[in-house]
Amino acid sequence: MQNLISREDYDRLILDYDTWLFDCDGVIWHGDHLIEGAIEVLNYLRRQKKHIIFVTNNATKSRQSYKKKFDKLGVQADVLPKNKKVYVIGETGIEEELAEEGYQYLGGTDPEDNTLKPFKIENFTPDLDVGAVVCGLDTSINYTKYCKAYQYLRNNDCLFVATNEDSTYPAGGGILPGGGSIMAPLVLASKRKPVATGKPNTTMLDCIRAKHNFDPKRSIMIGDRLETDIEFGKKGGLSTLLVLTGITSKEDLQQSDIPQDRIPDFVTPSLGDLRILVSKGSSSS
Ligand SMILES: O=C(O)[C@H](O)[C@H](O)COP(=O)(O)O
Ligand SMILES: [Mg+2]
Repeated sequence: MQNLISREDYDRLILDYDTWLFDCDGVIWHGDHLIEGAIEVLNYLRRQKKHIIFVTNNATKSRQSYKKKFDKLGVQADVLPKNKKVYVIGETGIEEELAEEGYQYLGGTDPEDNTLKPFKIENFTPDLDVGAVVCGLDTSINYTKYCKAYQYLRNNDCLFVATNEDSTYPAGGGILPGGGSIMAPLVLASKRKPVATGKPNTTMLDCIRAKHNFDPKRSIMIGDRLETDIEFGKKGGLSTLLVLTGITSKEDLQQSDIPQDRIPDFVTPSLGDLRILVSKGSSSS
């Protein structure tokens, strides 16, 4: 693991990597606040003709909504172009993505399920067409949604899919429970383990590879979390750069029991540190 310190260290990255995969929460932004210098660095990388891909586990927004968020924050980004019903624990992000893929869904933001009234199983008629429960970060999670999802999951033929297993996430003002923590009660109740599609699982990388051509040896994954971003990059044979603006702290890195597949190749306090290249111009330009 190399701490990036000098101008030469950052220059080396520019020379060595053509494809840069960026985690979002904790790397590009915290909630609605951009990490200082992030835009300048992204713009600089674009000027250097680097291929930039955003890889987030946060399913509260669809790719279209992320595009709007990127636009609002002034970050240039392009949306990647893409039969039974799905019961959703999550927000509009999952709903819009399912709709785009042609799936009908229940739950999610439906006001009927966003209630704090006690759940009465005798009043519940399961939809026999539900073939999957998809669970992601849901900031309005409640007992009714858990009860309905659990009823569907009692049928082993009903798929159980999680967008990610992140325990926490950096939410602007502080660290909050993440998608994995929302999913945990369902795992306990159903005694089932979901298929998790987000980082560090290779499903996400397979989807990216289906849309983008890149050489793993000339690619780098930039993230704020060892057990998702860094493990994801290493599994895919990419180089990895950890920033300390999100979940993983300097103290965490000093632990002696970090598994080998989670040790990043490089560490720098913030993505904004790469501004050193912008101000002086890269030796590679
Ligand atoms: O639980 C979640 O959804 C995630 O922890 C979180 O939002 C991750 O976002 P990322 O850091 O992958 O952009
Ligand atoms: Mg993150």
